[in-house]
Order: sequence, then C-alpha cells, then structure tokens
Amino acid sequence: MKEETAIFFKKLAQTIAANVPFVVYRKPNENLVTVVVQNTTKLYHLNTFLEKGFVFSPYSKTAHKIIFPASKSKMFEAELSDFEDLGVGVQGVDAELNMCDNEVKNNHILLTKKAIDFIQHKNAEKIVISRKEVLERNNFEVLNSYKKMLKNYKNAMVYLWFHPKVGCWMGASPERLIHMHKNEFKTMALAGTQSFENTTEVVWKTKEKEEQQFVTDYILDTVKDAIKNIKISKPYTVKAGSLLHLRTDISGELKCEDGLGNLIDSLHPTPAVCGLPKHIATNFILENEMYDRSFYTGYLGELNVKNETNLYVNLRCMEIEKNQISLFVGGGITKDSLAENEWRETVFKAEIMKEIL
Ligand SMILES: C=C(O[C@@H]1C=C(C(=O)O)C=C[C@H]1O)C(=O)O
Repeated sequence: MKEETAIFFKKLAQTIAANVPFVVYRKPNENLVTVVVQNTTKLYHLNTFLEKGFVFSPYSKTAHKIIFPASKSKMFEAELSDFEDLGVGVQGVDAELNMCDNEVKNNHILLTKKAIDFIQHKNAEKIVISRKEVLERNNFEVLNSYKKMLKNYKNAMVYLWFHPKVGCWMGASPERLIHMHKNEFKTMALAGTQSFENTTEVVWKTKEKEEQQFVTDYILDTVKDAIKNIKISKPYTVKAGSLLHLRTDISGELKCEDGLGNLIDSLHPTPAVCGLPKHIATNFILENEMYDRSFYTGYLGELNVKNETNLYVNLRCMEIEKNQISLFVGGGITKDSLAENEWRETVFKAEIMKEIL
C-alpha cells in the first residue's frame, strides 16, 4: 500500500474511533475517497436545499433529513490509485450468516402476493416491497468491510456514515437520484434485476422492461416543467455487484436556478423504490410492510459542494449496531411478478452485502 493511502486510512480509523459524526464516501467510478467530519456532535436538520454539506435523508418525506453542514465540518481526502491493494484482512466469519428462517421468507412471500393481487385488481401499477434481514454481529470490523466495498463495487457510491445520535450506516448504491453541476442535470431510471452470469448481453422479460419504463416515464413527467433540452438514452444493462439492472440515463438543463429543492422533493421517492401511482404505493407500503425503512431507500450525498450536487438512492445498504447488522432489500412488484422469484431477488441482493461482511 502506498504511504499516502496508509496515512489516509490511519486517519480514517482514528476518526471512526473518536465517535464523532463523519461520513466517508467514494462516488461511482472515481478514485477520490472523501471524509467529512463534523466539528461537534450536534445533530443538524436540513432546512432548505440551498444549504451546503453532506445530506442523509430517510425514506419518509415527513422525517428530518440530516446534514453535516460544510461550514461546521472539516474534510480530508485521498486519490487512491489502486483499490486492489487496501490491505483488506481476512475476517473469517464476521457475522452469523444464517440462512433466513422460514418465517421471514413466508412473510415476504405473503406480502408480495398481497401486492400482486392489489395490482392485478387495478389498484396500482407497481409497488416496491422490501424487508430487513437482521444478522448477529460477531467478528465484524467496519473499516475492513468498507475497504472490501470500495474494492468490489467500483461503479457504486460506496459510503460509511455515522452520527452518535443516529447510528451507523454503510452501503454501495448503484442508483443516482440527481447530479447537478451549474444548471446541468442528470438522473437515471434504474429497475429490473437479474443475476450476472458472466455477460451483460442478456434478455430482459416484459415484466422487467415494463417496471423500468414506469420509472423512466415517471421521471420524465416529474422533471418536464423544471428541465429543458431533455435527453434520454435507450435502456441498457448495467452491472451492480453480481446483479444486472436496466438503466436509462436522463439529462437536461435546469430552467430556474433555485429549482433544485423542488426537483429533489418531487423526484424522491421514485417508482424504483416506491411504486406507481406514488400515493397509492406509499400508502400500501406504510400499511403493509410492517417495519420502518428508516434511511433505506432514502438518499444521501453532496449538496452544493464544489458547485455540484450528487445524491444517490440509499440501496444495498445496512445499519450497523453494537450487536447486530441489518440488511435492507426490496424489489419492484408488478402484475406479472411471481412471489417466489421476488423473494429470490431479495436473497441475491442480501448476498451482495454479505460478501463484504
Ligand atoms: C429496492 C431495491 O432496488 C431497486 C429495485 C430494483 C428492482 O425491482 O429490480 C432494482 C434496482 C433498484 O431500483 C433494493 O435494492 O433494495
């Protein structure tokens, strides 16, 4: 390991040990790893999207979004040339990787069937159903796992976030919510999942094509008043860990300089993590999921930092507590869904995270 890299990780280890609010992150396909450390343990809530700093937003629209304000934080960073050489230790069995018990499986399948039925009766077009999988924390070392994530998920936003009054979250998000540089806007519609079998030349079924098209249509409809010169790519296949997704890139220019806040607010949650129509899917999730999504399917990232905003959807993430680690996984349900397949999709998504524990 280069000396500069070793010094960076030593400083990061000291930050983690200090129990102060911090986040370390690396944006997709970049080499720069940034650490933001808040100067005090105060909890700052985001009031307007004009603020500058690192935002961590829960899924719920009514819950407080957290910010590490740039003016109340310091920062250090390192440009890593080689993610293969991070000195990742072998952890052995770090968390009890028990297969899910039958009750968890049965509950998820029952809920998925309920959603399919609800959709087939024309109450909604798509609903994202998710679950939480709790693992016993045994021999887990957070920095070691974070390094594994950096190495394994190069095209993801790989982060570790901590606030002593809130908790600790880690994830590798494949999904951008919004990129804004000056007035240049970018987002993506990401949905549809299958496992990677050594090629991205794959066939997508109608179910996946349709569920991804829902997301594209929704985003286009949502941004059309705020964005001009909209460009849309064709849907294409992207790899996220050992999974493949369908993705459409959408870009354009923000019409009005102070339109960012409204745009973020109207995009979140997209049908990639909630469903359509949005209010019906939202209510279905609230009434039926029976657990708190907390920060899963919320969003996180830089707000107005170096003239840019880069927010990502909080997916493939976990909450790390003293004695346990909770993985959060879900998938989009449509009229053509099969409950057993949807269950398997969540198992694959959980496996991606288990690989780095
Ligand atoms: C909800 C999740 O992922 C979302 C749902 C997907 C799907 O239904 O195929 C694919 C990517 C994400 O937009 C998750 O990973 O937990």
